[in-house]
Amino acid sequence: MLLSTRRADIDHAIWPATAHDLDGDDISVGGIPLARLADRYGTPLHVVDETDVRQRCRAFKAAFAGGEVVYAGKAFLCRAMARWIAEEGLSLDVCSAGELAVARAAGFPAKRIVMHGNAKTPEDLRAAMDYGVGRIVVDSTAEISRLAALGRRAAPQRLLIRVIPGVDGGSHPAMTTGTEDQKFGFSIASGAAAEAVRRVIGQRGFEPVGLHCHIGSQITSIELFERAAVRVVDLMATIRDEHGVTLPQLDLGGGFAVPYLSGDAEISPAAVGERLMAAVRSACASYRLPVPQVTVEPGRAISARAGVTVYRVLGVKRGLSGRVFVTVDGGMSDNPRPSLYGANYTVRLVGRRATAAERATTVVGRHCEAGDVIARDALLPADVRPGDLLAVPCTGAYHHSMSSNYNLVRRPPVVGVAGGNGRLLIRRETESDLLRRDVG
Ligand SMILES: Cc1ncc(COP(=O)(O)O)c(C=O)c1O
Ligand SMILES: N[C@@H](CCCC[NH3+])C(=O)O
Repeated sequence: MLLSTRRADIDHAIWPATAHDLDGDDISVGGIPLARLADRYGTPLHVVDETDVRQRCRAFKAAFAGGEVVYAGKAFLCRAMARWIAEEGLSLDVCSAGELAVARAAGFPAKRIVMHGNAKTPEDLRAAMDYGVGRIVVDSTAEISRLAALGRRAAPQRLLIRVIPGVDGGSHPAMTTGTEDQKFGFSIASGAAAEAVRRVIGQRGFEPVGLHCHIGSQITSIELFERAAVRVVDLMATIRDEHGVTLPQLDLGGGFAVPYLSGDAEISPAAVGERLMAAVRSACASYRLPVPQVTVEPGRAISARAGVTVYRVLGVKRGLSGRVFVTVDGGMSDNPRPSLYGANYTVRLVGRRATAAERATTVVGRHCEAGDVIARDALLPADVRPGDLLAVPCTGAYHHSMSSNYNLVRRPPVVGVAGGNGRLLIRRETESDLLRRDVG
């Protein structure tokens, strides 16, 4: 079914802050037309709008003025991103020795690094303690033993203890991490969290400085974060009463939703900052606790909308039912989210003016999987043809960081744009990169 020939305006809820419609012929980001970036760097191509990243960092800093904002590097991390985050005054969450190595290579201040992970290896922990990261978030009793086995450093290692508040983030089951019977953290309800605190408080060489919880990802309800905060403050009061220790930090994790399609729900930094701080202040008052330093850990909310992926159309086919498939030169190797979570995306023809009316189109990848879908029912001009360029916004989080070499397809480059300049941040993988590890 053909729809209107008029294309929707750029929705800056899902496109980067500097995205600009060039009279229907193209879209520029960071002052550079996407078609020009595709010509220069090839496709598939990840574009990252530096201005968008910095603006979102500042929005979270302003929303949590008295607290701390930690960028969750698992969303997207490279040296340039680490530098931008450091320059904007945020802290950084890493969850592996590899992510820590990137932070270290970028000169990220060790004391503003938090190491996460439900199963940190001895290598992860050793790297964290050797670099002197500010805090390690303890996620299991085995980890307490592994930390102790690494021996003490000159100064006690500051720890946060990850606890389960028993709050369901309400998004995809694969992203739900605040409920009982999942792999992360110590259960408050079972008493495991209180026992973990007892073990850590008595352990020489460590300094417990606070509690942490993270209830999930792509969460649209602030009320769920408020509920988790109250439950963790309740445990802080119990710890004070049992040990005479008032922990100075409360880390409420990340998970703030962003829109992928126009009209999708999102959480604004200002709203979440205001309501979370009010919930913490109120809970602390009821327990006669001093208000701790509050930390949040946005990942997606900082990087997602800065990213646009550009693909080249390889083919168009119509199924017997009339369903139209447009195949592009990327897919689940650069964007696994539709396959993993049923995610859907906005898609836009760029690089030429559309003349035909729009129609619902399924944009699919090049991989040998029927589930290799990038977008379902995307409105695209009926004359989309091989050689055209398609742009997919909101691909700055959990795309490059979750990319793979499936079918031994080489991972795309990442190009940072700002002020009319494009800069290669991560080069395209080469076949020698692929063969280098194949030592058989
Ligand atoms: C501990 C922790 N903090 C923060 C985040 C960031 O979550 P999001 O990217 O949804 O903000 C994650 C990932 O979900 C996480 O595991
Ligand atoms: N990987 C998920 C986000 C969950 C992150 C878990 N720490 C996504 O792509 O949306």
